[in-house]
Amino acid sequence: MHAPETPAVLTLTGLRKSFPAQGGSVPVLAGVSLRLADGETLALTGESGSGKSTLLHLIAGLDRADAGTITVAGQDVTAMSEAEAARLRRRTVAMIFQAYNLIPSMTVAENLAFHARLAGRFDPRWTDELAARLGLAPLAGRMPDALSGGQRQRVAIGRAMALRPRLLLADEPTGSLDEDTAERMMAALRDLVADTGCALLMVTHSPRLAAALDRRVHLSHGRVAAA
Ligand SMILES: Nc1ncnc2c1ncn2[C@@H]1O[C@H](COP(=O)(O)OP(=O)(O)OP(=O)(O)O)[C@@H](O)[C@H]1O
Repeated sequence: MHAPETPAVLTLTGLRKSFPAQGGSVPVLAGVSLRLADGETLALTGESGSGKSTLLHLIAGLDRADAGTITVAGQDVTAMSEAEAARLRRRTVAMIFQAYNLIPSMTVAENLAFHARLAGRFDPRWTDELAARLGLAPLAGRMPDALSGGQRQRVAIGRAMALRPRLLLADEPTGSLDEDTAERMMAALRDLVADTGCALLMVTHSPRLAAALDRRVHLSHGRVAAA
């Protein structure tokens, strides 16, 4: 459990976002407020189209909110320039997607190191440890198209954690995996975030995976409530 006085890595206040649609605009987020403590793990559930990915994109500074504030590690994301948001994604916030988004022309080892190198914080010992813990060492020389879905997702986790982020955003990271593979991947991910003190905000449709995290919130009609 995290005491209320634990510093927040993420604070959302009154977040609003609409998208243009035929005949006007459609509100997707209608006043989302949320606090995530340092090192806390939170599952975000919600119907398809409820705005979960939109919320993650706003937090990562990949899209702009219409109103409200987003504070990540004490920094106001809503006030950031593109360059500042890009710096935030290199230094503080990492992302994992359902579709893995590995670089197809690079080996597993190169993929693992890529973002950390770009961010100027590549640490070969840490990357080797990640590869070992994620069972990727024997696959280091393989190309992504020669990996299974579960193996690809483990590379994506390693690549994100190689940055030593304070906040990891995961958008249905187990969505394409069978249940056993998803559970194993989740166990590896939970161990890594616990050992590094990283907070995790994970979108999932799986009640089982959600139950394994510290806290659960549900997004519905543009607002989040405890689930
Ligand atoms: N760039 C965009 N332009 C217009 N509408 C968008 C855009 N991005 C998202 N939307 C709309 O916003 C709503 C929320 O989309 P979002 O992808 O955030 O939902 P989600 O909860 O992640 O859904 P899923 O579980 O299916 O991935 C949807 O109705 C979607 O069509």
